[in-house]
Amino acid sequence: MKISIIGSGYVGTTIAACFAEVGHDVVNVDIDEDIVASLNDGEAPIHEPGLDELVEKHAGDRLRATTDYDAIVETDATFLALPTPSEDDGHIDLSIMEAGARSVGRTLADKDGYHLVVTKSTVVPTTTEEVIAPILEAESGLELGSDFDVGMNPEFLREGSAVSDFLDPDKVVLGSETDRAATLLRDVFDPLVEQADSPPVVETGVREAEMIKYANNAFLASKISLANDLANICKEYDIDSEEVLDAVGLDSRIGSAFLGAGVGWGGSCFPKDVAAIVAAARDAGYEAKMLEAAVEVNDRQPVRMLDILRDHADPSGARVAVLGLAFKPGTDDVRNSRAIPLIDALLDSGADVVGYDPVATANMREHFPDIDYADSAADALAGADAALVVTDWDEFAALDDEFDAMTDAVVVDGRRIVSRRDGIVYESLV
Ligand SMILES: NC(=O)c1ccc[n+]([C@@H]2O[C@H](COP(=O)([O-])OP(=O)(O)OC[C@H]3O[C@@H](n4cnc5c(N)ncnc54)[C@H](O)[C@@H]3O)[C@@H](O)[C@H]2O)c1
Ligand SMILES: O=c1ccn([C@@H]2O[C@H](COP(=O)(O)OP(=O)(O)O[C@H]3O[C@H](CO)[C@@H](O)[C@H](O)[C@H]3O)[C@@H](O)[C@H]2O)c(=O)[nH]1
Repeated sequence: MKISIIGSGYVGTTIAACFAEVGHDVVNVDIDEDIVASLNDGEAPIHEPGLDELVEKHAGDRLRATTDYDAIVETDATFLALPTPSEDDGHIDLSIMEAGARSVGRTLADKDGYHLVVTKSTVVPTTTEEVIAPILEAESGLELGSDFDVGMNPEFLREGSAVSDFLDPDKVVLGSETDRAATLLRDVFDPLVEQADSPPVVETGVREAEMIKYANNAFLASKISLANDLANICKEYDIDSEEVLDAVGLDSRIGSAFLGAGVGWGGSCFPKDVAAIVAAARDAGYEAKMLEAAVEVNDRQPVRMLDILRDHADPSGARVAVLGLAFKPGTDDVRNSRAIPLIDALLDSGADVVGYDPVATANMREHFPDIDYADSAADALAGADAALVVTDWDEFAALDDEFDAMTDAVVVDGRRIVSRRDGIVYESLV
């Protein structure tokens, strides 16, 4: 099949390369000329394990990129993989999706024959039918349900394992409102489902598909917050939270995934998506108390970490090493990293901050251009009065003699990853 994808970021590039891998002809449309050039040169514009190989293999053949929306006319279906950021009050900002839909609509005016437009981005329920579809109709002059249809196919891939998550998914969710759209969506995913050993395919309505994505992320984020709440209680009783949560996770009704207690969840998705569904629910007349509490617990974890630091050292004038700047290991992405509120608070307290991350330093430098950055954990620790461990990079588990070079070895561990205890003042957040 011929597929076009609007937006070539984390999601757009990954799904383009993977659709090409399962045999489709794919064209990526992006407004960023550098991204387009990179894809056409066979180079992935983002870092994801396995992505470079797929882009190199298919570029110039089943995968191409362009800034020209006209390319979608030749395709059977168009996936919108555009950003859906948060407004300041948490509401979803649909302006980029609306701009993309206007461009797609204007282009489809020139198409003879049926077309399917699929929302891949995470959007609050009713967006595809009540915002995207009317724009497409108005701009194209075509009629929804006869000339074209809309569909919704939420994406569950994680950064750092995007390719394997997409090619080997736990489930595929296909939202549509007409038989024709359902059939076309099925045709797009059939080759992938076949090679992935037939994961469950959920065929549902468009707004249900939109909601499944939020329910998924809200559930996972809340599961972590609940683990953090329980771990905080454990700490009050001097109980090992890891032992407790490991045991709890053995219950097959609960499961061990996403019970990792610590300084909380960040990234480009959980914070914005939980905020967006809470705001949308409130607009619809419902106060999502559990989700609000999940956010509150998450916001409190970095504050608790600094309280522990203050129990052992005065941050004012102290040199504090922040180990781990990425929002999770395996990525250079710092969006909503827990390191951000921690560094902000340290600077407010008058601390002299030195950050270290194996790959995310350049991105964090854009947020905090004026703090120091070290080239290694050892360099960050040398001469530091205290250290906060924020990201669970494996290399932090191997730190040992490096702590001896600290001026005062106070270590507050936000991810329970440091192994060394002797000769340092060590306290874990949970
Ligand atoms: N990043 C993830 O891990 C992930 C996983 C699942 C779902 N999602 C959702 O997928 C959507 C996309 O996220 P992302 O992380 O891929 O975004 P991104 O910021 O990485 O990429 C978006 C791309 O869209 C391009 N773009 C912007 N405006 C455009 C326009 N008018 N026309 C064409 N291209 C345009 C940008 O140049 C950029 O390359 C969001 O809704 C997000 O919530 C993301
Ligand atoms: O037990 C855990 C697991 C994760 N985290 C934190 O949770 C955040 C998110 O981690 P993860 O889910 O691995 O990363 P993302 O790439 O943000 O992926 C999430 O967000 C994507 C975008 O919506 C979804 O597609 C994925 O299914 C969903 O897992 C990170 O800060 C992690 O440190 C914990 O604190 N404890």
